Amino acid sequence: MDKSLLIVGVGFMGGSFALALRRGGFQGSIYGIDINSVTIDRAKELGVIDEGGTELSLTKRFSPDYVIFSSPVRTFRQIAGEIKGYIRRETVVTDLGSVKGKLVFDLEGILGGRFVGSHPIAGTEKSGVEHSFPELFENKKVVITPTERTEKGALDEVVKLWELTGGKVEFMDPMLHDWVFGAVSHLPHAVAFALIDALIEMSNEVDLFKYPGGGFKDFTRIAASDPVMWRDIFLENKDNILRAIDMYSNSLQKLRNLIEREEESALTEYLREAKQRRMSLE
Ligand SMILES: NC(=O)C1=CN([C@@H]2O[C@H](COP(=O)(O)OP(=O)(O)OC[C@H]3O[C@@H](n4cnc5c(N)ncnc54)[C@H](O)[C@@H]3O)[C@@H](O)[C@H]2O)C=CC1
Ligand SMILES: O=C(O)C(=O)Cc1ccc(O)cc1
Repeated sequence: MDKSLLIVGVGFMGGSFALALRRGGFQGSIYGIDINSVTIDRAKELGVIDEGGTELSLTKRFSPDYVIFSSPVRTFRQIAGEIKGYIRRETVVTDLGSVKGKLVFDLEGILGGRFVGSHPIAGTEKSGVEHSFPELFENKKVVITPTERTEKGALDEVVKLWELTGGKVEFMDPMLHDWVFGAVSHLPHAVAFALIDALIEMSNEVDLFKYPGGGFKDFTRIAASDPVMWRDIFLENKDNILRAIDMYSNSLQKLRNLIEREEESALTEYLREAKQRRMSLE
């Protein structure tokens, strides 16, 4: 019999996951639960889910083989605590959240070793199920964060699901994950939000937002991301983000000093090294 799947939080990511699985050949029923009933109606209209509702207690009726948490990360603990009583022993639970670390261990504490943390390194600044699309994970890294407690069978099932979406699975320690993505994903988002805040502060006399250049638009695209999602990420990965912000502030201060002291060659070297590092990404 085909296996069934329940998405909790049917937004951009949860919707894309459902569409990507269908595209990859997943045949079973796909259910959705979301706090917003309009979202559920839209997800059904768009063919993202087969059936859904707003109450977590529906989980019992859906009786899914897989549950995927795809709401903001700070909602996961409460959702896990509630659905625990509605799922079968063999149901495998995973998530799409941007933070792993302690959250993974807490969710394991609630759900046991059939919880497997995962984080697709794929996304955009858009939110909402209407923006979801099936190719989102194609050839994108998906970081899975097993622990000593993770059940081997559950891990294999989660890897298989991600492979159906077109994602490329890698494994990482949950704590290391939060330092790495705190630095390469959460910090840039913090900096983009802060840059916009600074320009609001500087716009007293002239509305600076009337003169956006290409660089400004490139740099700040991610500041259009969802505030609730990012509030949760910043708070859930607080220690790593604070450390990353401090190190970034040092780098900005170093740059400020070089400009203030007009240290031409050191300034060129600072910029040259940054340019080389950036170009090596391509
Ligand atoms: N947007 C992105 O580019 C990426 C997001 N993620 C992670 O994916 C998750 C979802 O993000 P998006 O889909 O972009 O956000 P979204 O805002 O499009 O969707 C989130 C959905 O969760 C629902 N929701 C909120 N609280 C809920 C609760 N307590 N119970 C049930 N539903 C609830 C909302 O109504 C909304 O429909 C987040 O944990 C985020 O960290 C991971 C990688 C990329
Ligand atoms: O919009 C972008 O470029 C992103 O960086 C999207 C994104 C946001 C959060 C994640 O955890 C992973 C990817």
